[in-house]
Amino acid sequence: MSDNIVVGVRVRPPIAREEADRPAPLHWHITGTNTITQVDPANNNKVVAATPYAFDRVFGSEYGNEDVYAAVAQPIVESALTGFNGTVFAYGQTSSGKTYTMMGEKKNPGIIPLAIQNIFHTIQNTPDREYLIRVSYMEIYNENISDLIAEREKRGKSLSIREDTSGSVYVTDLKEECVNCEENLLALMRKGEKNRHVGVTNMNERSSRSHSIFRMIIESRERSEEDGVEEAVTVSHLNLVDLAGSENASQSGATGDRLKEGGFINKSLFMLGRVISQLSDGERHVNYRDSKLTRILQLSLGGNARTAIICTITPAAVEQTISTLRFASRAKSIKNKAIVNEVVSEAALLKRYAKEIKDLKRNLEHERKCDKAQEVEQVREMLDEEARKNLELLAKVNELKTKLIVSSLPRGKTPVVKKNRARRETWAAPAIAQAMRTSLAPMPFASNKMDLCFRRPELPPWTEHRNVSFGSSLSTDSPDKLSDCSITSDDFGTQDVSLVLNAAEQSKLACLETVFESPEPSNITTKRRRRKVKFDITPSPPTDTKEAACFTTTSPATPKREGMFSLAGTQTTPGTPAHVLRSRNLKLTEKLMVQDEWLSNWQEEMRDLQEFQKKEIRVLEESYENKIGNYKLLDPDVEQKQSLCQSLHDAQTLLMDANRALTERSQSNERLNHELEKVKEENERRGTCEQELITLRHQYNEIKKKYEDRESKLNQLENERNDFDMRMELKIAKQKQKEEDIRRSLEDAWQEIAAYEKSNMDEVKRRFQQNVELQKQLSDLSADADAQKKRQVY
Ligand SMILES: Nc1ncnc2c1ncn2[C@@H]1O[C@H](COP(=O)(O)OP(=O)(O)OP(=O)(O)O)[C@@H](O)[C@H]1O
Repeated sequence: MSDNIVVGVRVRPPIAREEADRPAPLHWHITGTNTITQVDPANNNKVVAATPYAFDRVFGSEYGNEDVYAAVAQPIVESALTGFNGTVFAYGQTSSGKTYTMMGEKKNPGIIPLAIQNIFHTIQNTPDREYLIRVSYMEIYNENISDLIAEREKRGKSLSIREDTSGSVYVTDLKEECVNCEENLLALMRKGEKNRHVGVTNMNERSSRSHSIFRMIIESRERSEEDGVEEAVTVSHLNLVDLAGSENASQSGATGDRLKEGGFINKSLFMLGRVISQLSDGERHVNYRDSKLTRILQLSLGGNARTAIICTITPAAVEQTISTLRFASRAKSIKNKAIVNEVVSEAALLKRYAKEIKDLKRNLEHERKCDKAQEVEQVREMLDEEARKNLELLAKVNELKTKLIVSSLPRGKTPVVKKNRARRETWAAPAIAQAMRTSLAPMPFASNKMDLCFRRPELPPWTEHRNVSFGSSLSTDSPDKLSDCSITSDDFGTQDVSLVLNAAEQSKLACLETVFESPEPSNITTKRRRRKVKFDITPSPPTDTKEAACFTTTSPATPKREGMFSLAGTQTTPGTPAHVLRSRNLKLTEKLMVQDEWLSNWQEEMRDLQEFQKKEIRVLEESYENKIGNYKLLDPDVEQKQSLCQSLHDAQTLLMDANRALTERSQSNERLNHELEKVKEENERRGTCEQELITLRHQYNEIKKKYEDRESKLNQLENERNDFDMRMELKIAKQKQKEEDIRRSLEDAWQEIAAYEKSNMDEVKRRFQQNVELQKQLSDLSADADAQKKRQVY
């Protein structure tokens, strides 16, 4: 997302200088909170231009620094705390109030101290993050960058601008000091402010002669509870810039150094204006490199920063204010693309994923708890209950399946059955046939053979009627006996089915036994009882010959009569008539057939039962699916939740993978770190050597410089001496000339005197010398007399 540069215009009240003689005429009129119009004070404040200038905010003289800060700078300062680069700068003509706005006064702090306050207050109220704040303060004076908070000896040094591989511009050797409290930061600000170049001009008693950039570098990261876990670090630069004011030499009255400074100021502001125009016109090439100011502010203008410009104007000025407002209008259309500057380590990334997963879980939990939660919970409980029942049923069904298979195998597959079938023919020994005939005669199943067998139960639907009586139709005539043959679903469900079936068989056979043991008057029965008819009943028919032996009569003398069972003492005697034997045989064969039929019915019944159970399972599964469908209808978010669960699961898998990768990475990092350490040590050694070399070079250069200085001084002295010699020679020559001239004129004078006295010249010369000597003696005597007088006075 791109942000327009925020532009605010601040009109300061007229100051004493402007109102020295008379109230200053005011040429600007503010309408509303964001427009300003030029008016003509000489013409009853008539609006000069039809269209007013519109900005994000226009502050009249009644607004204080805090208002300007809150409306324009605060959002930028606060977003710097969240990782966005930010720049606030004050632009305007000299004496329009830029420094007043940025620095303020003791009782009315400006944007920089307010930002410092704001930053520490926010840090105080953000306990879950930790911050590191560094500060630098530089000025651009006459196109030279210097450090305002560096030590005294380094302060005058001109710093250069460099660009790193990512395209970020930085100033080399600029001191960045870490600060941990508001007071320290304010102290640094004051220190820098003191070192700024200021000067007196006609327009301002304390005119800033340089552009100053107060920069705070804010690093922050979430406070981690786990030791050693690195969080993502956000790094942002907050630039608070107080520009020097454009000035008109004729107005400022600048001369000498002030004039030179003014030239640099105007030139760099012109470059800034050009960059702003190029950016607002969307030009491809922007001349950032033409001045140090635009180069340093490159990111803040059309780059990765949130920027605000506060244009300060004086209500009394016209031309300069129009120029400022034009600059402001152009700046308003510039768009920046600010992004959070974050340095994310893999560990931090992982932690972030984990947090996202945690949030997802929490959301899911929250959704569960919201309005539909109760309904959903009910359905879920129903489903759980249903699922539990289904599981129970499935377990039972499986159990039954196994049992059924186990219990049906010997009957259907083992040769024993065949054996039995074979035996059936031998089973109806004449005695038993007789016994059966006589003992079974009064019983109903003697006339209705089917009653003896297990009929396929008329099973009611499984779920509706759980009680199943397999033997209910065994016989209506002997209810007490037959009731023993009944099995219920409880039996079915809780007991081993083979036992159930065996119980059924036992019951049936017990019926038979009862029948056989019926106290009906019968000789055979009596005989049979005497001979102790023995039913060897096993849970299932024997599968091997040994077991088959259990079915035999106790008499070892009848090995051929092995069969399903045989009756001791029912052997035919030689006296038994043949037709009786035949009839018994017939009856027993019939019985065997009935048994056989019963067995096959039972097997069929078991198969049906298995089929039925399968169907039942299908019905249950369908109903389970239907319920899930209903549940989905009740909770339309269920799919979303499922997909959330799925993505949660995926994310956890990803997390595990990433953890693995991280471990590998950290291992290789460790190795790399180790190597890096070595390289660092090597570098340090090299660095020390280089440092020594640099120091030596430095010393050499200094010595060389001194030597050169001295040499040049020597040259200079020599030159001077030559000059002096020449001058002396000239003077001596002149003196000689003078002396010659004097001697000649003296000679002339002596000649004239001799001619006048009509004597010779030697006489005149001698008298002249006598005079000179006498004058000398006279001055010596008067000096002695003065000295004597002085002594007498003391
Ligand atoms: N809003 C204001 N309210 C009251 N006085 C103000 C306001 N703005 C500026 N002044 C006064 O105007 C004078 C000039 O202000 P200041 O030095 O801040 O201007 P400047 O734009 O920084 O000038 P220069 O570019 O020359 O440094 C100062 O005396 C200051 O106190």
